[in-house]
Amino acid sequence: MALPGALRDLMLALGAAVAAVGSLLFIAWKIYFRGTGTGTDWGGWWEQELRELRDRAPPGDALDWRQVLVLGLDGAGKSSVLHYICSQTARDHIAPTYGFNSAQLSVEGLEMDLLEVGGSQNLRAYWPHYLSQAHVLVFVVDSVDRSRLLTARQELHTLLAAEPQLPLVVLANKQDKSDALSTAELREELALHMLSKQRELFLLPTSATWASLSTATSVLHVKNLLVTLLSQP
Ligand SMILES: Nc1nc2c(ncn2[C@@H]2O[C@H](COP(=O)(O)OP(=O)(O)OP(=O)(O)O)[C@@H](O)[C@H]2O)c(=O)[nH]1
Ligand SMILES: [Mg+2]
Repeated sequence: MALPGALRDLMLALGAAVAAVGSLLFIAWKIYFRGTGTGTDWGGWWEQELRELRDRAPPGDALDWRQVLVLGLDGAGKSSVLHYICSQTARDHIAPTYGFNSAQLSVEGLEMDLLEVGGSQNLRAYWPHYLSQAHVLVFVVDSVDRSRLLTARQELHTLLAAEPQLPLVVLANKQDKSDALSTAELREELALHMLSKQRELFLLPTSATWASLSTATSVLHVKNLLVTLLSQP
């Protein structure tokens, strides 16, 4: 039986009011819990997952398991590099990483866990937590982003100071862009000559795009380098 017009309007208005109050309560709840976080108390949902990931035991035979930590400022191309190393399928859009991004690779009996922690400023505070588990650090730099090279350099040197032995692979990414700095220029800008001669250091020009997969700057060279590096006894 159809409801009389006035009653139906009242029901609709009541439904809308309940939905609006629900939304407001949800927003208030989110703001409250965000407000209680100190930035290092692992309070958010992804922080909890990050902590579990950090504390996770190596899968299978720990001897063959290697972790590659992928860091760099937001927008440098970390997720893109990971995507093309692991999948080699065309991808139009890659969203910023609001937490972490993890991928597994199994090559020639070597189990590699590639872990990206997002590069936005609030996430950089978590970077150092992952250094001690890592077997190699891949630091991705946007070769076009001149205005933030100093920040990238400072972040990189802060990380390295904590881990003097950790092998380092710096990717001079976005080499497909016409105004990209060369690897020689980036070596200077990032003060890589200041690093200890004891550290294993590689600086590779890369383009993390579908079109570049078969070029000299393909990220597949990074994959080969990682396999070689991590296969060392
Ligand atoms: N032209 C070009 N664009 C790239 C390259 N690498 C990444 N991009 C683009 O740059 C943007 C940022 O790439 P992401 O891979 O999301 O960067 P990210 O370092 O993971 O950034 P966060 O997750 O925010 O820390 C995306 O639009 C990518 O498509 C590259 O080598 N060349
Ligand atoms: Mg990312």
